[in-house]
Amino acid sequence: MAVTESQPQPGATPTGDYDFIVVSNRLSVDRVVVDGESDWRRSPGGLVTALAPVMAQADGAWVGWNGAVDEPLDEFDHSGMHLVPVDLSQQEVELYYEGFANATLWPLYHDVIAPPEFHRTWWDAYRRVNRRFAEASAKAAAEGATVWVQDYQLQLVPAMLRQLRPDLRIGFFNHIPFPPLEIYAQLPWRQQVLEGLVGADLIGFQRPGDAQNFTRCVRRFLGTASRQGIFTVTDEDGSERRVEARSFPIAIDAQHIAELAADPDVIERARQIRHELGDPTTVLLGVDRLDYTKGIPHRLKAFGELLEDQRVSVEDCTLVQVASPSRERVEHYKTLREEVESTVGRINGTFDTLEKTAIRYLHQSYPVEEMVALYLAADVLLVTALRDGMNLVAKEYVAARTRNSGVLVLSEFTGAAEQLRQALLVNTHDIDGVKNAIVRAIHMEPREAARRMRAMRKQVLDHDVQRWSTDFLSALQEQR
Ligand SMILES: O=P(O)(O)OC[C@H]1O[C@H](O[C@H]2O[C@H](CO)[C@@H](O)[C@H](O)[C@H]2O)[C@H](O)[C@@H](O)[C@@H]1O
Ligand SMILES: O=c1ccn([C@@H]2O[C@H](COP(=O)(O)OP(=O)(O)O)[C@@H](O)[C@H]2O)c(=O)[nH]1
Repeated sequence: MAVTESQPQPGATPTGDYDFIVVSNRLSVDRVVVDGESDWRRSPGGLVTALAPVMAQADGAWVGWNGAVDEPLDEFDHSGMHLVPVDLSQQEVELYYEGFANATLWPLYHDVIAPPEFHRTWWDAYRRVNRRFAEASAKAAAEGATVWVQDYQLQLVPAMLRQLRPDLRIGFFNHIPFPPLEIYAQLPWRQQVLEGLVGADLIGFQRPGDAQNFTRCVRRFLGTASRQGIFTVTDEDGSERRVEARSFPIAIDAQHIAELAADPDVIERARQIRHELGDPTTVLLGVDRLDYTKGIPHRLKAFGELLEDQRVSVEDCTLVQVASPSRERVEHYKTLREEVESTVGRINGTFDTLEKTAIRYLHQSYPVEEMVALYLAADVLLVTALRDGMNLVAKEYVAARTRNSGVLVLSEFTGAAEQLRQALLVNTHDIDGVKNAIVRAIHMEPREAARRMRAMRKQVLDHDVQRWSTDFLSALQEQR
């Protein structure tokens, strides 16, 4: 299978020192400037949550963007991990990250909730930046190393890397959904992206349905037949290679979350949070990046209507909504923020009393200890995504509920819904259905809640993130 550009010759790249490499758009930490001083802050999102504990235990290197603009940095160690920064210019952040990754691929792969934009200049930047990641990985990898490429920002890296370093074993994991053929077909560069991906030996997805969508696209747009997710591709040198696509649902460091939930300081903080909220009978919680895929407006609409219908009241029920800042320069994210903030203002303006508030809205990012305190303080977690690769927040809530109390209301359109079957599953578009699920959650008998939570906790604790990475990497070793 041909890769579309002319490439450096194999063997021209010197080999590096690392036998295991993870490559992702972001490193575990972002470069930030606080009071004129440069510092590191944990990167946002579930990809880093999942990979940080894996990398902390692995003897390897993590190749990724350092979050800064036009600031080339040397390799360094942080929190027990060896980090290899890839530099991006201001223009590349705009064209590759905000543009092709987050205004073309992200909406296309999430059910076109927002219309994707197709611009050739964005695609050119995507190719250029993917090449830089491939070169940085090739440079860091020892002879015969395993390289695990992550997510939609880097779909061309597997084939580019294989061309530079045919000796490597290459895995790819897609953290977001892979769309149905009928939607994927819109992408003007649909063939090149698939050619990039099949450079990997093993391609992992969150759900079996994502792997099936991908396999169908490969069959249609690359003309490669497959059997049960396994297909044979022919590389540029004429040699044949076996490639497999299958699902490996991502997980969390469940033990760590459960340990934090048992920490007396965290328990005390949870008590304090409820107290600061006025000790309501019920605390509802939503935690999301401020992203249009997360269904925050639908959740607010359902809650606002419940207040209006007097099925809940501010006297005894508060919704805490953490909406952590995300991709703030991308147009759809700006519009979403305005919509969410005006809705919160309208609901609070209508229903608040001098003592009580309907919605406590927090446009902030919190450390994991505070997240776990929030999970402990919440009687009900609301996850109402319109489409979500996994949603680790749902799994974290379950892991934190060490006493088997609490109810999870979970959108059917998350990867997590395939594993957390005992949640109250909702179709986010069905506002009446969401309202009924919230009321049912508020009034659920403790015995029923405990039965459901126990089953979900078993799932989450039995399938932790170390198991996820071991499953993927063992399957990768078995390839060829
Ligand atoms: O890096 P950003 O642009 O700030 O975005 C943060 C991350 O968002 C996405 O997370 C996904 O991965 C999670 C873990 O597998 C999954 O639970 C969630 O459903 C996904 O949306 C994105 O895929 C990451 O690349 C970003 O780093
Ligand atoms: O203020 C916050 C908000 C979120 N998170 C973490 O961000 C991750 C979000 O992952 P998820 O898979 O739910 O969604 P994503 O943001 O990756 O789409 C979870 O580990 C959260 O605990 C956090 O640490 N602080």
